[in-house]
Amino acid sequence: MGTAPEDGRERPRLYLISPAVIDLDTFEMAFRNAIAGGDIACFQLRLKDRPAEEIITATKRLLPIAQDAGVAFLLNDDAELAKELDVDGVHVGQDDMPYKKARDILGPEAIIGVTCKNSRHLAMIAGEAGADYVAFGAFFTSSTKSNTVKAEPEILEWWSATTLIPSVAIGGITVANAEILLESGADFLAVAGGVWDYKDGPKEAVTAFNRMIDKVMAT
Ligand SMILES: Cc1ncc(COP(=O)(O)OP(=O)(O)O)c(N)n1
Ligand SMILES: Cc1ncsc1CCOP(=O)(O)O
Ligand SMILES: [Mg+2]
Repeated sequence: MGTAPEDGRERPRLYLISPAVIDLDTFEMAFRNAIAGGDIACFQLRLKDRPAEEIITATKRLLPIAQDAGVAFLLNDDAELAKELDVDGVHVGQDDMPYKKARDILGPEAIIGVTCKNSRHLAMIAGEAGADYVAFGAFFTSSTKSNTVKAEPEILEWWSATTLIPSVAIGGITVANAEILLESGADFLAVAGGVWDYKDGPKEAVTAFNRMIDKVMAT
C-alpha cells in the first residue's frame, strides 16, 4: 500500500470497507460503481460473522473486479481464508489472530493491517512487529460497527511525526468530516457507510472523497 517518502507526504487514499451483510448481486453493482468513481487503494471484505461459504462466494465474484481495477483486496479477520482464496492480505483486530501468526500464514508479501483503536502503545507494537499499516479509530460514530473506542485526530499527527508506517483512519468517516483526519496526517481513510450510504450513490461518494483529498493536499 506504500510508505510515505522522506521528502514529502504521499497523497492519502481511500480504503473501502464492505457492509457487514450484503446481497451479492446488489453489492456487486455498488462495488463496480464505487470503483468507477475514482482512486481506491484497497477494499476490505468485512462480512462480519458470516459463514465461510458466503465469504468465499463473495470473494470469487468481487476479487477479479478489484484486480482489474488495481484495488488491493483484503479479508477481515481470517488469515487462513485469505491464504486459501489468494487475496492480497488481511486486517486483524486485537481480539483476532495475532499479527505474527497472520504473517506466518500469509508470508512476507501479504498486506497485513492491525487495529490500534486510540492506543499509541498498540500502534508501536504493531509497527515494530511489521504491520503494513496501523488503523486508528473510531473517530466518529459508526453505523457499521457499534463496539468501538473513540479516537482523537491527534493520534494521527503523533503517528505521522513518529514513523513512516502508514496510518488508516476509520469510524463514521464521511465526505463532510474527513478533512480533519486528512489534515492530521491520515494516510488512508477507511470508509463503509460514508460510501455505500452516500446520498448520490457510491460512485459520487468516491469522487467526492478524492476531491476532498486533493483539496487538502493543495493547501
Ligand atoms: C481498516 C480497519 N480498521 C479497523 C478495523 C476493525 O477491526 P476489529 O477491531 O477486528 O473489528 P472487526 O472489523 O473485526 O469487527 C477493520 N476491520 N478495518
Ligand atoms: C470496522 C470498523 N472499525 C472501527 S469503525 C468500523 C466501521 C467502519 O464503517 P463506517 O465507515 O460505516 O463507520
Ligand atoms: Mg476483527
